[in-house]
Amino acid sequence: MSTTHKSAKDRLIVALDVPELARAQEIVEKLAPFVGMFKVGLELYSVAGPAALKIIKERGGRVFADLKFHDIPNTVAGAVRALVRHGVDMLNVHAAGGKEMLLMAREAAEEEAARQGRKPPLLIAVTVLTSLDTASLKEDVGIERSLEEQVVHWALLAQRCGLNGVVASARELEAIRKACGPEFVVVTPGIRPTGATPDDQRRVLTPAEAVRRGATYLVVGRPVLSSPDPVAAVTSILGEIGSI
Ligand SMILES: O=c1ccn([C@@H]2O[C@H](COP(=O)(O)O)[C@@H](O)[C@H]2O)c(=O)[nH]1
Repeated sequence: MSTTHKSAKDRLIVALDVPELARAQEIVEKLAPFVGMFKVGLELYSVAGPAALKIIKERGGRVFADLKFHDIPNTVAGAVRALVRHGVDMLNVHAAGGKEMLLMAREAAEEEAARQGRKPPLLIAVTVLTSLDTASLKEDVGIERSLEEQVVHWALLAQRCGLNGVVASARELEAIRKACGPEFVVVTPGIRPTGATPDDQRRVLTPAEAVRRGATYLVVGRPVLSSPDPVAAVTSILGEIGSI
């Protein structure tokens, strides 16, 4: 279990997976009092670019730029520097990019933050996407290790390269905590309240179980965004997390 004490609100990240900036802005307005961070992913960033980060910052919110960089080290370093200039609080790269890429990403984040006179954002490595299961990791991606071993392998690589944590499913929390310790940040998507549809997620867990197993942050998208009452959906999740 992580020793980092956070309120239920601080742990909750809502994914702004919507196709229009105006819709994102509506959600931010409604949910800002209840949510620790908003996540801007590939869809919204491709639609609106840095304006998507700005609407969150202007509302006093914290921003997770979930752009999952995976390219040669120099290209990733340049993209990381640009996100740091936009003042994001968390950003991520794929662990599969390898050691040199992770090291250059970290250096870029630290140097650019120092240049801006602010503390570096949390730099997180994506391990095995939560939409994959044991069979697809082996047959489609071609990785022979077990899914949990692969997640731990990438978590240790990220830690050795000085990153703050990883994105993984809450199902791997025990193994990650054992390998990387209680302070390592673990961001867990694939969160589904009891009875919710898993959609395209393959490794899911409830909010309460994720926190019980030591998640630092929980990422929730569709269970909130497709609810007729997103505020009620969020407060119900907060109630579940808060009761742990
Ligand atoms: O392994 C990963 C990495 C990132 N994500 C992102 O989290 C959200 C989850 O959304 P839901 O609607 O709650 O499924 C989404 O933005 C993904 O891009 C992930 O799911 N798994």
